[in-house]
Amino acid sequence: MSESVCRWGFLGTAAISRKVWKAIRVSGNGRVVAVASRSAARAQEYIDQCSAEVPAAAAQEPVLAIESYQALLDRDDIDAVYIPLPTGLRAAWVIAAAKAGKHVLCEKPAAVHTDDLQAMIDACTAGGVQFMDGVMFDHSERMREIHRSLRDDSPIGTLRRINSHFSFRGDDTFQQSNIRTNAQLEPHGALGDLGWYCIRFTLWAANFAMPTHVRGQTLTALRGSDSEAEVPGEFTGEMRFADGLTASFYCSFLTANQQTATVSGDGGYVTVDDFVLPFYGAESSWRESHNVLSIDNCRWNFSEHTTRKSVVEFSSGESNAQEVNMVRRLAQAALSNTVDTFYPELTIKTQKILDACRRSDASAGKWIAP
Ligand SMILES: NC(=O)C1=CN([C@@H]2O[C@H](COP(=O)(O)OP(=O)(O)OC[C@H]3O[C@@H](n4cnc5c(N)ncnc54)[C@H](OP(=O)(O)O)[C@@H]3O)[C@@H](O)[C@H]2O)C=CC1
Ligand SMILES: O=C1CO[C@H](CO)[C@@H](O)[C@@H]1O
Repeated sequence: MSESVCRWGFLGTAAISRKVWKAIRVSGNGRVVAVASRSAARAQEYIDQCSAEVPAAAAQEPVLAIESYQALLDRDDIDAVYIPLPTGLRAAWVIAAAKAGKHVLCEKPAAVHTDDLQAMIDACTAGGVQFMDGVMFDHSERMREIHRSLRDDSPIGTLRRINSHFSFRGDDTFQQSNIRTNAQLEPHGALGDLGWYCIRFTLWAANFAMPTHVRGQTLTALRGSDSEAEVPGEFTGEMRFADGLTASFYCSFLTANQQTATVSGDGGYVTVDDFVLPFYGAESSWRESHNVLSIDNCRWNFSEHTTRKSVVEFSSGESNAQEVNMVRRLAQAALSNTVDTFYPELTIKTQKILDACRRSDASAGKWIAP
């Protein structure tokens, strides 16, 4: 690599990529070099908007607008690509990126099927490039500290139950025209968009153990006006683990904003009120009353016999850091040309559980081995 910063290219002009652009800007080890769109004018408009949000970057170096995803991949001045294209298009473009030798940050849900995802990851392995999905909470310092606490000398004892809920209420325009209700583009609907996080949280809390059995059910199906089939608009799932641990989750495009997750043990529980998208301006100092410790939107509840000695007092003010950490990690892999298999393996586990949820849903809620 010729530079000490990772040179990023973006495929598409997705709404989410504006956040990722900003994260790259402050990451310290990357810069956006080019944006490809199906329309050159749209790419330029997008670049102008993002540049206006970070004027210093615009003054430093111009970003190229390219009217073809493949033309961006063919460039040799790009090290890593961000792929937030709709899920139905990802397999083809991740494989093309890997063949072009680009490291890949791929949005979630990663793929339509595990088979597609395996082909995507195999292509990345063959190309010697990193594959990472776009789940940001994996990179949050706050969540990493909670994870360490749960693993080492857990203050809530032996884990018994994991519950997670991620929902927002989409209006009529959302339901009719957003990619999330289009079966060709986002076939998993709310399960892919929101349930992916619940599945990932469950894996994360279970210290990345796979459940032995999974079942799922679409509670409400939706169909976008430009789609030929329905997608899950509201979905619920359950998981069983070998050691008696169980989990449930709920995700929905019909229920008001909520992103709450709770891990319960035989000695207490911890609840995170904002496990996916940390609230901005969140409470940053911890409060203690009786046996409850509240810190950075997490509440730890202890029974009498536990102490809070192993709850790490993580620092405040990091609610915006998860996306920065994510792009910084991918850039580190690109800059050092090393591949961390942890991330693709975690994505495969998440996808296998999602696939099992869909299979269970299609067979009247039967328990399925993922
Ligand atoms: N990790 C996270 O925190 C987040 C992840 N996401 C994920 O990112 C993905 C994108 O979401 P979002 O930003 O809302 O999506 P958008 O609808 O804003 O963007 C999708 C982009 O894909 C490109 N595209 C290519 N082909 C098509 C097509 N046939 N129809 C529509 N778009 C197409 C378009 O770029 P162009 O026309 O310029 O080529 C478009 O801008 C989703 O899968 C979502 O789950 C979303 C938000 C947050
Ligand atoms: O990944 C995402 C983050 O959360 C949003 C909901 O608030 C999702 O719609 C989006 O796709």
